[in-house]
Amino acid sequence: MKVLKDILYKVSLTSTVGDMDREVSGLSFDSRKVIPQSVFVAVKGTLVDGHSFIEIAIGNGATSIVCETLPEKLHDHVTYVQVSQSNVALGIMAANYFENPSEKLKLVAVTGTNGKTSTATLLFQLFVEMGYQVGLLSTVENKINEEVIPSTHTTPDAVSIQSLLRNMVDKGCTHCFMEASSHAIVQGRTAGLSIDGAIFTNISHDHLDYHGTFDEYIKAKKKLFDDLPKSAFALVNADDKRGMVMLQNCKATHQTFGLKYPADFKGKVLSNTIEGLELDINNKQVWFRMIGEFNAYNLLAVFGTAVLLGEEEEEVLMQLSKVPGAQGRFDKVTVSGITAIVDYAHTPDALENVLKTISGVRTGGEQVITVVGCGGNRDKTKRPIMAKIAAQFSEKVILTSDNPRDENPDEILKEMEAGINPVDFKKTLTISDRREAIKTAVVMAKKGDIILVAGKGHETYQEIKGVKYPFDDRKVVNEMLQLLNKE
Ligand SMILES: CC(=O)N[C@H]1[C@@H](OP(=O)(O)OP(=O)(O)OC[C@H]2O[C@@H](n3ccc(=O)[nH]c3=O)[C@H](O)[C@@H]2O)O[C@H](CO)[C@@H](O)[C@@H]1O[C@H](C)C(=O)N[C@@H](C)C(=O)N[C@H](CCC(=O)O)C(=O)O
Ligand SMILES: Nc1ncnc2c1ncn2[C@@H]1O[C@H](COP(=O)(O)OP(=O)(O)OP(=O)(O)O)[C@@H](O)[C@H]1O
Ligand SMILES: N[C@H](CCC[C@H](N)C(=O)O)C(=O)O
Ligand SMILES: [Mg+2]
Repeated sequence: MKVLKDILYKVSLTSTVGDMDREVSGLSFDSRKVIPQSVFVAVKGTLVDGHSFIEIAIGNGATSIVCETLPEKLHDHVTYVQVSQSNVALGIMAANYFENPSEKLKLVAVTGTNGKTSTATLLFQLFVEMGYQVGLLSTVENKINEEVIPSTHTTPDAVSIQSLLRNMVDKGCTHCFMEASSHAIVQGRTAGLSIDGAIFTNISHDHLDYHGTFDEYIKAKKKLFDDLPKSAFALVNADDKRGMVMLQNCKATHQTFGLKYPADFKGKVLSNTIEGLELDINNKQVWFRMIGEFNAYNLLAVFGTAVLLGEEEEEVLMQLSKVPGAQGRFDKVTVSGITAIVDYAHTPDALENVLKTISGVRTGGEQVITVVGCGGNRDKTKRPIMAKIAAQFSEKVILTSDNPRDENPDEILKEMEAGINPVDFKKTLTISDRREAIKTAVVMAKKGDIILVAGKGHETYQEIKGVKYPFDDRKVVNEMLQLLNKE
């Protein structure tokens, strides 16, 4: 059992009522998961206010309540702790509860609109290759060495992060690489972490539904850097104009990577083909299995991070050239001369990068057929832009459903269609059923053509009105290529 006042260490308290030496059996921010004698932290959410569940939490056995506003009715057997920001308090309390595991390993957090999973996964694979025991917190999966713990978010909630880190430390991990989403930073999921290094990949259009404006979105990312200690490093993309913004007022050691402007870790693309990338890094020519200039950025960020963590440059490059990268990112299969690429591009910038990469590796004559949709309950303003980009860089486009979630897929598709330039109408089809859309792309494809299925990458489901139905772009596209006798 832990003692309440110990898990409140470093939390700034506004007021307290009741016994602070109370023993606590658990920590929860969800009244439905409260266990007897535990602490319930009331967090103001986007849908509801956790303060309205305090009585239910007490009914379920909570004996300590952490909140921003004290309830009118106080129970004698309960301790109340008032704080100014309960989500930040939750992060710090979760760290204390699990005995600050992040202090016991090297923790690197990756933020940015695109490239977080790619970069964090490459770091994980590199450090495993170099013989370390390593942890990973990512959109695709959480890992403790070989063990896979399914992931529900890009960045888990604060209690899950700390519990996973504790597990990593107990299993001997010396390093952990994690994604820090802008939602997580704003919601305090990353509060309480002792971070040794943070990486900024890039920032472009996404999540304006949540952050409201692009400036607020930038601020969310910047907070990760503002909160870094002096002992950490901050490694930012020198070619992204917001890279330097991240470093303003950042106490950590400033470091940069890039391909264009002067940078501490500078690279040059020597060749970029459908098989991989050849880069010049510090006068060493190295071949990598990743495809596209955007991956050159990810590889440079990984190289820089490894060096900043004290690894030897040559060894890093040698091992990095072997690693496969994240699942569902430019996953390629060629059957009977037709190449199908499944990629997680779900933002305008990512889609443009992937399509430009495909254009760059074309040998002439082939058509590019793009199948793409946009998720429901997410930023609506990216929908017409993504459709426009798909049409601009493809010979044929099939607009389809992604994860409609609670929205009507046909409405999402109308919003996408609105972005299509009239001259591109004749090359555009709308087929709401994703399986049918992929099938149609395969039927249309001829030998030499390239099919891009974008937006869902590694996802193995399609989320419709709260239900996750099995759906895997990689399996469907393969199945269609076989079924339609294209093998
Ligand atoms: C919009 C958003 O980020 N929502 C996240 C947020 O939930 P919320 O603020 O909506 O919570 P809420 O439902 O309003 O509830 C408020 C509080 O009341 C509590 N509650 C609620 C009901 C009840 O009966 N009892 C109770 O105690 C809740 O536990 C919560 O503490 O906090 C929850 C706990 O951490 C998250 O699970 C939830 O993620 C939702 C499911 C989600 O879809 N999030 C996405 C947008 C997200 O976080 N994405 C980023 C990646 C984005 C990217 O970079 O591409 C991620 O890190 O995954
Ligand atoms: N450095 C990069 N710059 C721009 N685009 C990239 C970069 N790296 C990857 N991409 C593109 O973005 C897509 C998503 O990449 P990745 O999954 O690494 O991003 P993420 O930041 O983790 O996304 P999420 O916010 O969903 O967690 C890839 O499938 C690819 O199309
Ligand atoms: N992390 C991103 C994933 C988007 C993936 C796309 N397939 C969608 O469902 O919109 C988000 O939560 O916005
Ligand atoms: Mg990710």
